[in-house]
Amino acid sequence: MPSSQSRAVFVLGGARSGKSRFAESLISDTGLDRHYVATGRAWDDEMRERIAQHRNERGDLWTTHEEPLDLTARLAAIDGDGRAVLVDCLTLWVTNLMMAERNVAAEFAVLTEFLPKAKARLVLVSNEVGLGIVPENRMAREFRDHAGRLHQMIAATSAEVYFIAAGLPLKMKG
Ligand SMILES: Nc1nc2c(ncn2[C@@H]2O[C@H](COP(=O)(O)OP(=O)(O)OP(=O)(O)O)[C@@H](O)[C@H]2O)c(=O)[nH]1
Repeated sequence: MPSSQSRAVFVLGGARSGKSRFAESLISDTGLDRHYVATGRAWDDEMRERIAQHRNERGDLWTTHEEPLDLTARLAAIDGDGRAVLVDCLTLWVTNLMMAERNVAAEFAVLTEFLPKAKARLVLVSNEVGLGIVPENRMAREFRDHAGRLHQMIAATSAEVYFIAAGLPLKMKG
C-alpha cells in the first residue's frame, strides 16, 4: 500500500440522500467500538430537533463527539485499534473553517496526512455540493471550490469511495 493510501471509506452524496445511514451501517458492520464525530452545530430549533433524532436513532452503542473546527486533532485523540469512527460531515467542517477564517488548505493537508496513519477504521461523510449551477455569491463559490478540492484529496487517499443517491450506494473506488 503506498504511504499516501489509507483504509478510510469516503461516503459522498446530496442532502437527504441517505449517506449518514449508509455510513452508520458500515461502522456497525465492523463490530468495533463506535464513535461519531459531528461537525455540525445546533444553530436553531430545527437543527436541535434533527440532532436529537439522530442521537436517538444511533442509540447508546455510540460515543458522540462534537467537533466543529479541530477535526484532525479530535480524530487523533479518539484514534486507536478496535475503534471505528464516523465523521459527519466534511462540508460542515469546511463551512466552520471558513467562518473562523482558518487556513483551509493547510487544514485539509493535515487531515489528509493523518488518514493513512490512523489505527481506527474511519468513515468520512460529505455533501456533494458541486453539481448545481455556479452560485452567484462569492463565498458560496469559494465554499463549493474548497469542498471539491477536499473531496478529491480524501477520495485519492481512501480505500473505498461511495456516491449515494436516493438511498442507493454507487461504489466508485475499491
Ligand atoms: N452537533 C451534533 N450534530 C449532529 C449529531 N448527530 C448528527 N449531527 C449532525 O447532523 C448532520 C446530518 O443530519 P441531516 O442534515 O439530517 O442529514 P443529511 O446529511 O442531510 O442527510 P443524509 O444524506 O440522509 O444523511 C450531520 O452533518 C451531523 O453533523 C450530534 O449528536 N451532535
